[in-house]
Amino acid sequence: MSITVKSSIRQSQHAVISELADIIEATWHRTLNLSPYHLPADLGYVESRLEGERLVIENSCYQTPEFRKLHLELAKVGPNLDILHCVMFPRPEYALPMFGCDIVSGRGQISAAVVDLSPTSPQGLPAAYNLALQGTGTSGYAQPRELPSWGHIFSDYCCFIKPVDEQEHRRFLDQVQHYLTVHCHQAVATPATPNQRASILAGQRNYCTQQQQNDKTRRILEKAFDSDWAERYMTTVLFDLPP
Ligand SMILES: C=CC1=C(C)C(=O)N/C1=C\C1=NC(=C\c2[nH]c(/C=C3\NC(=O)C(CC)=C3C)c(C)c2CCC(=O)O)/C(CCC(=O)O)=C1C
Repeated sequence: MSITVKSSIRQSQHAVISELADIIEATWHRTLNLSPYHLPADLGYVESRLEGERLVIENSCYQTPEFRKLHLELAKVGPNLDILHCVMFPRPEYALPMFGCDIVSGRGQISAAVVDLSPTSPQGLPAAYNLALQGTGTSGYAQPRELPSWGHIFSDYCCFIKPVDEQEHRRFLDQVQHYLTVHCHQAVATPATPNQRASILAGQRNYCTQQQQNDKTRRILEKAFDSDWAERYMTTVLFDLPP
């Protein structure tokens, strides 16, 4: 039996982050027809100094018949700040929502855990998603957090919390697994609808434009590099728009 040990910074990150990275990759490999997606050479693995602290970014990207880009990013800022970032970009011929997930852990404490299946159509999420996501969101968590003003792109099922104990870590991981499993099964069962391309593109553009307003993300990238680099990274790697 061959055991592939993924050498990755996830071994030095918060246990929930490394477990979530494994969950995301395992679900993708199990349910989607993956092909490589090549980032610009200088952006697959990025290192820099952040005020004397090191910023290490590790990106892994794929594509599938239904998704233009599957992006999983692990980042470590100095010894104490661990980040997982994941966005799945549907091809504009597929009327599918945007899967997004963000976990930020400082000094071993997760301060922000976010997961959502965000609609890009004026009609909201497809009915199958509403059925599958009934009753999910932030219910059952002790410390739900308030979305920022740019967060109106998220759905009613958006989970944005500060997990307070191991049980909530487990609950959040199971919730991401559920959202991801629903999404991947819906994706492979959804036929292409090229006639909706323009409106799907407009919805994705709005999602990306709003996510680019996240000054918490931008500030970290600006301090590690500079504002031009941060702008380029946020608009071409994190939230790039399809041509
Ligand atoms: C699907 C959702 C989603 C996706 C895909 C996404 O990228 N962000 C998403 C959501 C989201 N993130 C948030 C916060 C933070 N994000 C970072 C940093 C990074 N996040 C990254 O991905 C990267 C690139 C590796 C960096 C560097 C930090 C430090 C924080 C503050 C942590 C805290 O407040 O405790 C907030 C709250 C914003 C607010 O309250 O104003 C929301 C809603």
